[in-house]
Amino acid sequence: LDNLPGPVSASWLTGNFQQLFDPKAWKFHESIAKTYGSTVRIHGPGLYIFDPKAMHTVLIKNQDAFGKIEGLQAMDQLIFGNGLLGTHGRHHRKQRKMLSPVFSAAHMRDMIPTFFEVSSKLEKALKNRLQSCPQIQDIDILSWMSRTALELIGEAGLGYSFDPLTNDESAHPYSRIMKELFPTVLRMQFWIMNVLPFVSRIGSASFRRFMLDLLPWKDAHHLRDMTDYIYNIAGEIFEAKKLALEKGDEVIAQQVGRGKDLISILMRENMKASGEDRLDDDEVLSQIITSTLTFAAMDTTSSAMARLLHLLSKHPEVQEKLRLELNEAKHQKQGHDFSYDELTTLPYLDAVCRETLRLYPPAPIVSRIAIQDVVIPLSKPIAGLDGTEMYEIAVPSGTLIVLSIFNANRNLDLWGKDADEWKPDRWLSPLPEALAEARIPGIYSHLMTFLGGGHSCIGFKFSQLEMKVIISVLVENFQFSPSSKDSEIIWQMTPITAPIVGRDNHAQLPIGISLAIDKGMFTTSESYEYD
Ligand code: HEM
Repeated sequence: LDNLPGPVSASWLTGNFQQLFDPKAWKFHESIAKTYGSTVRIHGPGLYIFDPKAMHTVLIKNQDAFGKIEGLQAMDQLIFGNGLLGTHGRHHRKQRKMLSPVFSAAHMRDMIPTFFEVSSKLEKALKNRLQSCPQIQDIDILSWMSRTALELIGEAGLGYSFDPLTNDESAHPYSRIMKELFPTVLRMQFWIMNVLPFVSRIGSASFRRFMLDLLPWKDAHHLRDMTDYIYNIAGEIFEAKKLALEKGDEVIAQQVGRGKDLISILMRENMKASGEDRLDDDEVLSQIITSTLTFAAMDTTSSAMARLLHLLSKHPEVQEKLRLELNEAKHQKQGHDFSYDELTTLPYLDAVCRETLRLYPPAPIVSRIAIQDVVIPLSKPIAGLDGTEMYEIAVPSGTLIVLSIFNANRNLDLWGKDADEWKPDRWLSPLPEALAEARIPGIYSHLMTFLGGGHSCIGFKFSQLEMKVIISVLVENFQFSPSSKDSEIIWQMTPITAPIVGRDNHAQLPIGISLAIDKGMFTTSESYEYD
């Protein structure tokens, strides 16, 4: 590890960590990739990789030798109730085994009416908003995407409605909590990473809670109150579902999601499962509802959808081409909603989504920690600091491995010279051969966006369907243009990328929006009936 090239240490205490995890760290990440290649030593001690072979070893081949950072695991326990995101080994495999079939394409098909119902609420709310002032208005599209993503995972995932998506800006308290949770966690990051793993082992949970109540720490109390609220809602959803399941299919069918939501499917399957495979109530309640179905699902997809709309606002030619594809397909459908197969096979919509998820992955980096000594092989040898050629790296237990999703997806050697450019059309022609040969260990489209291996994103089909439904409805009905504040928008490199405007730290994305110009039969601004 010591013989590997990398940037000089920026601080004797924190090494390169602050440069790596800074919200404005894009340039630093780009520069270490361009200067040192796909495997870089970072001071801390740590290893920064986007070499496909090395990534494969960490995520798939040798994954038992790698865990997530202890502090993050402790945070998962605290916030997510030790959800799927935080579990490992047998416990994790058991949950994954039960949950994976729930995300099958067959179940996604059943969900499409719910997806269109939610997007139609969004469409109405935006049209009502434009009614008072039909010319281009600046709208915080991130806030609308977050509300929509929450409502979608609520209705389709939990069979529960969080937000009626009316024009009323005062979102459901849950949406507000989701907005505040991560900034609060970020403010407490140092303590969560370094102190929480030890504190979480002291005494009983009620003792720790008692101590926390006594502590004069505003952020910690805020976090406590937010997690309490989330648990209460999760409990409410769980009890209502359990009761309905006991009463039978007719009662379930009358609920939000009509019993086709993920949690109803999971609970039904769980009732049938044999003893050792069965999840207990606590696992379904805290792990699935809180972590799997809201935290992992909401900010990731809303960030991706907001990014896509931002890009469309700045690339009118792409926006127009996409609208044309959608209008023509809709014309053939006589204005009816697309089916799952129709929507997923629209080539340009697919290209636009893929290209956005390639160049701007919502989670730009993820981390793992070596829990035993391991040897990581490299795709091609690197010249060590002492001049020797290195084909593999011996990594001691305790080393932090930063997996750069962001750099893997824009690797010039694999994607070609224009890898740094947003070009949806690249997906309409055969992809570079080097890419197929590289055997990227990601689960999606030669990309690392949804990761690979045992902890890869379980919701990746759900999120793509969600993106395609929402984007298709929005682009058909509205036109997007850069806001007057566009030059001040900064996408931050936070764990899930989020935009801010200038020095205002509050996540937001102003975009100009107006009704789509009526070019086809079914994008009818005049005939639309406002509420
Ligand atoms: C564009 C949207 C999304 C992106 C980019 C994304 C990305 C990721 C990534 C990178 C991971 C791995 C994290 C790690 O291990 O460090 C992950 C895990 C996960 N994602 Fe997603 N995700 C998205 C949407 C969703 C949705 C919609 C759901 C649920 C409906 C979901 C559920 C999960 C779960 C449960 C895990 C943990 C899996 C495990 O540890 O076994 N994600 N996601």
